[in-house]
Amino acid sequence: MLGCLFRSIENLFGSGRVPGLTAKPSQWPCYDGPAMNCGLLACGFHFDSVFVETVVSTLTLLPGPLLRREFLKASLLFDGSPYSIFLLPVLFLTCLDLVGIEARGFIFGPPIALAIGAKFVPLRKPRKLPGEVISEEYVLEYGTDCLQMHIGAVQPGDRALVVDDLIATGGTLCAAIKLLERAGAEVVECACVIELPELKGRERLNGKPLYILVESR
Ligand SMILES: O=P(O)(O)OC[C@H]1O[C@H](OP(=O)(O)OP(=O)(O)O)[C@H](O)[C@@H]1O
Ligand SMILES: Nc1ncnc2[nH]cnc12
Repeated sequence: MLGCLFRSIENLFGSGRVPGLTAKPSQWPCYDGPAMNCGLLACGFHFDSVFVETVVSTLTLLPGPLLRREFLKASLLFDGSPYSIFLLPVLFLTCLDLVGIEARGFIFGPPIALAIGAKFVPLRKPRKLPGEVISEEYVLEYGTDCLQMHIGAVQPGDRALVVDDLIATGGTLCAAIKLLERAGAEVVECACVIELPELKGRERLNGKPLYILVESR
């Protein structure tokens, strides 16, 4: 199932449109969501100038004015040499935290973090994390619970993507967003494998984008 969380560069650019790629496109994972559309640049492949042009020509497809502005700013670093595009992921991913929620967010979060080179931040249930933590209690369909995060796990101004397996009432993701915002991070997106839409959980996300892989029936 994890493979479905990624899509290949082939899908993104269209088959046969990546002549400079020296690795097989299918080996190049890319998270398909607004927070991550630059993650496709994170892997250590080599490019030629044709490929660089292909990437630049897709800039208008990137959603969100902020990302587009950052991308264009970063693209000034291009000098036409085969490896110049390597500078791009550094600009994006050093400021990105991939936040996973215990328990099943720990299945889906870390591989995505590894694939795009982002820092993984665990949000855990009470009394699991050693050291100093901040806590956020929340209400579930069946009772209450609490999420904790290490103090210092994220820095003020960090951009965070929150990953979990499921959104039902949205209480868990809402608590995760509150924790991260209390620590000064900006939650740019939430992503779950599945949503239970009848519970209207996305309405509790304060307008944050929510990426859902599959819909329940
Ligand atoms: O949208 P919500 O109503 O908050 O529900 C979603 C949460 O419920 C499940 O975890 P659960 O709280 O059952 O804990 P678990 O990970 O210990 O199974 C699921 O893995 C989500 O984290
Ligand atoms: N309604 C639900 N179904 C399955 N898993 C859940 N976790 C929280 N709510 C759930």
